[in-house]
Amino acid sequence: MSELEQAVKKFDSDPSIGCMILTGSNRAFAAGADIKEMQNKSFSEVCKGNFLSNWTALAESKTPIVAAVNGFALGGGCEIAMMCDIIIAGEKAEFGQPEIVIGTIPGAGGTQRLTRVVGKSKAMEMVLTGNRISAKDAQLYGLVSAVHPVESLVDEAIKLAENITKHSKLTVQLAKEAVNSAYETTLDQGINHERRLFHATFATHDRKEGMSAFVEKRKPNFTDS
Ligand SMILES: CCCCCCC[C@H](O)CC(=O)SCCNC(=O)CCNC(=O)[C@H](O)C(C)(C)COP(=O)([O-])OP(=O)([O-])OC[C@H]1O[C@@H](n2cnc3c(N)ncnc32)[C@H](O)[C@@H]1OP(=O)([O-])[O-]
Repeated sequence: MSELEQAVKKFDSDPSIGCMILTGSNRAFAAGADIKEMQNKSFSEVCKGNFLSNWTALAESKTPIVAAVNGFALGGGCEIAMMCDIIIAGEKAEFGQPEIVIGTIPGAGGTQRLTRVVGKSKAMEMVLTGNRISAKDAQLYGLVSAVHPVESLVDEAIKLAENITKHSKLTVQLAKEAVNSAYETTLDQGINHERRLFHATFATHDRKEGMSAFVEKRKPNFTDS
């Protein structure tokens, strides 16, 4: 997670990067925190050591991140996927929060992000039973946006990322911020924030360029400014 944090921060501050893709292997995206490492830790150790504090970089990235999930996304693995902006899954992917099975509970957003995405009943079922759900069901519940064959998943993620990066990076960041507001605010606050960000696009070159290109029937030349 420390390495992932460093990489995400580095890419997020690189103006030439418009989207990141996070993936694992065909067998597993991530099976969660290392149970063998946690087995003998005490409350005072994890509390004083501020355990999990380096798990926030993904969610704080201004650049969009697509999670391409093949295989298992369990516990911290499911939580990492949910820190990304879009999750697409391979047909054999499985999602779950199995912490209850090993005597603990999700500790990196599994009770919070999952509940906001799939609703209370399904989140409770997953968190209280530890049962896994398939990629197809994850799509049904809105956890993933698309399901693809295992072999083509990363290519599909790249296509999706290219679709995002053809737009103004600056505007994409504002759009991402606006969507994320929906998770943090009341509807009224979110609508006000969205409207202000919309107004802010009128201060950018790319908003003028995008509208001019449409009117002049040509492709826009965005400069991310
Ligand atoms: C750093 C702190 C961060 C804290 C984050 C906290 C937040 C989070 O909410 C808490 C967690 O994620 S709690 C975690 C929540 N996640 C879980 O509870 C998932 C636990 N894992 C499983 O349920 C099963 O292993 C799978 C279904 C992933 C694969 O089943 P399969 O295909 O039958 O294969 P297999 O034979 O079973 O495994 C192959 C080898 O991998 C090994 N290994 C696997 N996962 C491991 C792990 N997390 N750990 C360590 N090792 C793990 C396994 O022991 C075995 O090693 P061996 O030396 O060869 O014996």
